[in-house]
Amino acid sequence: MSDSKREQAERQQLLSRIQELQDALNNVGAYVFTKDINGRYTFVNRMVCELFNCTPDQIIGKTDEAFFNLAISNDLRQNDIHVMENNVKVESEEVNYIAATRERRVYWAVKIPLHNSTGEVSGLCGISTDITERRNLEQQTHEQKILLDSILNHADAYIYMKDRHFHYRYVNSKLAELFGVSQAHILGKQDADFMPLEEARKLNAMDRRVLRLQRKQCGEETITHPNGEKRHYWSIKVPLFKENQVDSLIGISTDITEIVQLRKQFEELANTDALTGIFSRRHWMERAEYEFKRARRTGHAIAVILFDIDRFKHLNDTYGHLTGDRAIQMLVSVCKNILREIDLFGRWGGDEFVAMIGNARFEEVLLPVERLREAIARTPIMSDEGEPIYITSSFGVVLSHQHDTLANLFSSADTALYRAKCEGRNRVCLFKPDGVGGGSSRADAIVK
Ligand SMILES: Nc1nc2c(ncn2[C@@H]2O[C@H](COP(=O)(O)OP(=O)(O)OP(=O)(O)O)[C@@H](O)[C@H]2O)c(=O)[nH]1
Repeated sequence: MSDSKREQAERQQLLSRIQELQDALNNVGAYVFTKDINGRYTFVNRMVCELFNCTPDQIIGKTDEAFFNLAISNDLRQNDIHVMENNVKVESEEVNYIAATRERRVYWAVKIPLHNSTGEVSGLCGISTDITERRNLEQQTHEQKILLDSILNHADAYIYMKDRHFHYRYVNSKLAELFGVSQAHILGKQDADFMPLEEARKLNAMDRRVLRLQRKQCGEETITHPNGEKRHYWSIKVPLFKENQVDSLIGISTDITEIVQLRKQFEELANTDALTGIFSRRHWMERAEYEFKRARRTGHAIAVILFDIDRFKHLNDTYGHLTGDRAIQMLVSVCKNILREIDLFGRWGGDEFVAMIGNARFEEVLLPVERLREAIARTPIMSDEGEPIYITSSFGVVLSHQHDTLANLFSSADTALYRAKCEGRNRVCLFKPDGVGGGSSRADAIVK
């Protein structure tokens, strides 16, 4: 082969090799370019052409000024100068603004110096990857996290996430404060790491229900804190699913201690009589119904005693209402001393009182009632002038029979009390129905 033919063949081979390399660079998925020492493009791959919307010929020989708005961001040129002046490789993020569209793009740029045959820097080669979308996404995620964190950390509730084994995956700052440690310190740990096992078990009971039933659970939770303080929380716990299985749960617990205490106070107020502190009529009835049903189940008899201060109106009219109040309080205190803890005792209203004695026997029931009557009669109260005053009271007693209802018992006790009043007051009258299981209104045994 002649020299010129060989040269031609070698040239052809070289050209096709360059073409292969160019094809490879066109498909590399990054912006690839070279520049001379003055920043003029000497090579650009297809992605650069597409970015500038130009042919390679329209780009080669021009500097970045033609394509980017360097007045807004000069990252690009500064990196180029740094590479060529210091003969070093630079890897950094660059923010560029496309001149034609004013679009802001972020790149990860790797730039290396190119050298001529004498080893001097003659330009640079750059490979830039567009990371604009990734950065935008990261920015968005970051902003959302800040938003979420500030909501969760400022919410007036304890918010947390636990895995299926009740290890904390997230806690808001309020919960970290409650445990007295940092948020990071709680992650991966369980309730038992911060409180006695028994308390942790109580908290985990609802967690377990969420896992077992695979649905939202709500309810009250009570924890005794290390300082001995008992606090109540209203908790909502929701399962989170992964591949159709509960993977974790999210909990929101609100401190309702003050509400629970108020509720208790209201209940106590509603259940007790303000003047004497004993059961109010409504609460007494609730308890009496329960006791009555229980007595029926067990087959035990109960006694209902209705009693009333004699001529109380006269006492009020003569000595004033405050003295009347003291009489009521004296009667209550005498009764509390004589009745047993288990006997239900309440104020029926005005100067009328009611007691229920469980497990009562006919021959025994009148004895404590008689003791009540006597004790009231011999305990003086003081008038405003310091003068001792004695009061008496009348009692209607009834013993339950198998077929009685609570309403019947009351009506019978009332009848017996009425009879005690009619017979002269200051006495105990026992209601006795005519015949076995009868419901006569005749009270025929009066004891004084
Ligand atoms: N001081 C005082 N008086 C009350 C209270 N509640 C009701 N009363 C009064 O109790 C009196 C009840 O009188 P009555 O039901 O007529 O009966 P009584 O005068 O006791 O006559 P008898 O029951 O027939 O012996 C009324 O004057 C009521 O105003 C209270 O909390 N304090």
